[in-house]
Amino acid sequence: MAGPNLARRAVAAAKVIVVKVGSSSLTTSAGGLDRARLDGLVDALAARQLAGSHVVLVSSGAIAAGLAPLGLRRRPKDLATQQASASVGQLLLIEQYAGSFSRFGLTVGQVLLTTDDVVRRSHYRNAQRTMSKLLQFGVVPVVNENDTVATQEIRFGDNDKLAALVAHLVGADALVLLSDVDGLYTGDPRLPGSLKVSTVQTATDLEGIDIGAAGSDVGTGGMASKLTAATTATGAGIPVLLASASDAALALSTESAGPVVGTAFESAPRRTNARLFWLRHAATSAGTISLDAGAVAAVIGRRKSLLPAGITGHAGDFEAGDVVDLLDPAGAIVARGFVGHDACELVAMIGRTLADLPVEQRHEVVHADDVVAI
Ligand SMILES: Nc1ncnc2c1ncn2[C@@H]1O[C@H](COP(=O)(O)OP(=O)(O)O)[C@@H](O)[C@H]1O
Ligand SMILES: N[C@@H](CCC(=O)OP(=O)(O)O)C(=O)O
Repeated sequence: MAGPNLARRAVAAAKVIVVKVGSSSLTTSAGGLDRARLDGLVDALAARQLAGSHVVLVSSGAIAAGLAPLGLRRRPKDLATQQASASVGQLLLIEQYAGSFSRFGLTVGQVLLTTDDVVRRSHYRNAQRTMSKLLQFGVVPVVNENDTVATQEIRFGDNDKLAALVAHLVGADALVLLSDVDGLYTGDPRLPGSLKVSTVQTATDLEGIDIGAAGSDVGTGGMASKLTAATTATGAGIPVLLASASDAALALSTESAGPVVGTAFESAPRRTNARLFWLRHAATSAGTISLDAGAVAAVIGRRKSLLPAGITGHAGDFEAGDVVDLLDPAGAIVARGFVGHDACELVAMIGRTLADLPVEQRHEVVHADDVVAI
């Protein structure tokens, strides 16, 4: 078959497949968990798992599922109430998934992630190892953001982006985004003139598409976050299918010659280094370090480590191991990296050569392996 169907064939053939489902597809109009819809989704996920693929589920719905038990009528605006709701709702959600998958003899594992957990080198390896172990055991990981502890600054905020990053973390062959809409439309799907887009091959196919219409009351991201997630995943070599949760069985079918559903996004061939991928897309920085022109050329152009001699200043109260933005002489962000020194230590190091420094400080400010150009 020709080009446009490559992504759909990749989804059908994927050995490891990440599936994201949004809050709107799991809740009733009254706001509680919709057990029948959740069971319908699990039917499709379990069928795919039992057909020999490893399924990783990224499920939203914790905040929405906690609303009714807390007597809340609508999704709260403030973070603390959202977190309280997520604390109650995540338990109900995972309990429901565990029961539903057990109908097929399948076990689920709960994985709650924050950006920090996966961006720091040691934590990242740990998250990757845990996921791979769960897959080896034949467990279906059910992933969500760790809403109760994530602060406003470090929140992913929407699970579409989290799903794209998890797809990369587990080395997925495909990502399926399930929503309350059956694909990408040229404009607000509720308007009669909007047409469904079957395949997106390159970014130019997205030109002129209107994604301004608000999404559901219980979800957060809307179509903009789905497109960002799709572009992030495809840019890293992972094809994406955006489809309606009610079409989950067709979207997850291993039969590529079946009915065509959703919008397929073709992927680029490139796969980036996983940890640096997280660094670029998920990390929020704890501070900035300003570079002189020579250091910019060395770090960005020649992929060298950043040494104290090339630094002209810094801002923020960061510690060794934190993520910092690297600025060029004009103040523009040119790279992001893991810093090797605390901010208070850097003060006395600025502009000096390594040989001038006490022995314990004679190492890079940002190692070449720990930096990604923006
Ligand atoms: N061009 C578009 N094509 C499809 N849906 C769109 C578009 N623009 C806005 N939307 C809205 O985005 C919504 C999906 O986002 P959201 O409600 O956040 O879903 P979820 O809860 O599944 O994450 C759709 O219900 C639709 O109303
Ligand atoms: N972690 C939040 C996810 C919020 C979110 O991204 O919602 P959605 O736009 O429905 O995917 C929760 O479980 O409620």
